[in-house]
Amino acid sequence: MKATAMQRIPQTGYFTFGKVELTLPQKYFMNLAALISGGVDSAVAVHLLCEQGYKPDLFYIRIGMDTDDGLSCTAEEDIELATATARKYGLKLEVVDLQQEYWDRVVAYTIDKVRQGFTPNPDVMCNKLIKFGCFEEKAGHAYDRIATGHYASTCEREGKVWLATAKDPVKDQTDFLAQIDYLQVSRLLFPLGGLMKQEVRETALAARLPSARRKDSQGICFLGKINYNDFIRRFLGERPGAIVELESGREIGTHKGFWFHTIGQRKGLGLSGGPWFVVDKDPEKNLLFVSRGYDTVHQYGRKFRLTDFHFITENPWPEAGEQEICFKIRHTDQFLPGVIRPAGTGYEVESPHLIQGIAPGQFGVIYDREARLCIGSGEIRRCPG
Ligand SMILES: Nc1ncnc2c1ncn2[C@@H]1O[C@H](COP(=O)(O)OP(=O)(O)OP(=O)(O)O)[C@@H](O)[C@H]1O
Repeated sequence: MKATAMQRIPQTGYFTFGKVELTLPQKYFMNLAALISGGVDSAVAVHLLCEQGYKPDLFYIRIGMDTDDGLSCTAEEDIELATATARKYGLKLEVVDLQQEYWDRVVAYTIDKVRQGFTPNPDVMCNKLIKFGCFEEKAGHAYDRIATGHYASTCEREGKVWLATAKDPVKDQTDFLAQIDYLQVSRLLFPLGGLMKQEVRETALAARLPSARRKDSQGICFLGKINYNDFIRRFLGERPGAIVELESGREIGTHKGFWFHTIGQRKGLGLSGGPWFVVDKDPEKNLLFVSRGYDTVHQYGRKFRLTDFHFITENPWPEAGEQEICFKIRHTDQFLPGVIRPAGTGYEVESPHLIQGIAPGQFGVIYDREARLCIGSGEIRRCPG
């Protein structure tokens, strides 16, 4: 295996909506829906579609729970901005209520993973189950294509559609989309795939979009306005346990529940003489293992397993054996090089680089060697031994 430098997305060859030449009948009879959030990205996606002569129907999905305990996302401002965008372009806007579905599926998944000691990724599951799952059943099925403001693209290889990375490596969101299936990817349009974020902002300002000056949202929708620990506490309560130094086995403090802590976490441990990093957990014994030092070796690994691996389009590796790939283990702009090989009932990924903070439960997202195609993803597990 070659130890190449960290790779970024190559800057050519994007197959994005704006560059696809559709023939006139296709263009004018294509029945489009666009998912609009009230943020700047989806508004620019809608603007670009309208500039090209489309008249998409807009959908806002209500996700946060209407509770009186502060655990809800206030959607009213989003809906106001989405309505203003719809009005500007003379488009229909419908609000689709998927709150119950979100809580039954995505929140339930999140709590279940946290309880088991894993680090969940609700955004990945929201895309798979809600934005492209329940929405499809409720409204999306009536449309030829669904457009979103995700930074991603699609490309066609040998007659099949593949999820592909965006031009802007910092904004690329293919890792959040890595659990969608073939039907979903083949029906999606990503008008922003060939644009840098700066260009999107400039387009929004030039077009005087109502959301042009709005700040970017920060992932996990239902947690947007609430504190993560409060959310976890509500479902799992507190369960005090020991914080143990990994190297010495010495008890050096207490925590209020292992579920409040994530592998790789440095802040919020309440320990003196640090820096201390969370490097492991034992959910059964309710122990949190930490290691000291900015560069503690226990923060790093070179290998991990992937379980329940999901191929978006198809398995591109007809022969069993090792494949050169790029991968991500969290939302970052860096695509690490490595190899993937079958192991047990899943796969094992190995990198020539030291990988920081490998957190079981997160999705390991696999790309081709050029970090162009997003092949699929699986849940990270530690290698045995
Ligand atoms: N509540 C929602 N209703 C409908 N579509 C949504 C909603 N939230 C997100 N989306 C769609 O998913 C895309 C990605 O959303 P995400 O929140 O990850 O990114 P974002 O960069 O903050 O997007 P935006 O600037 O459009 O809010 C949005 O551009 C939009 O198309």
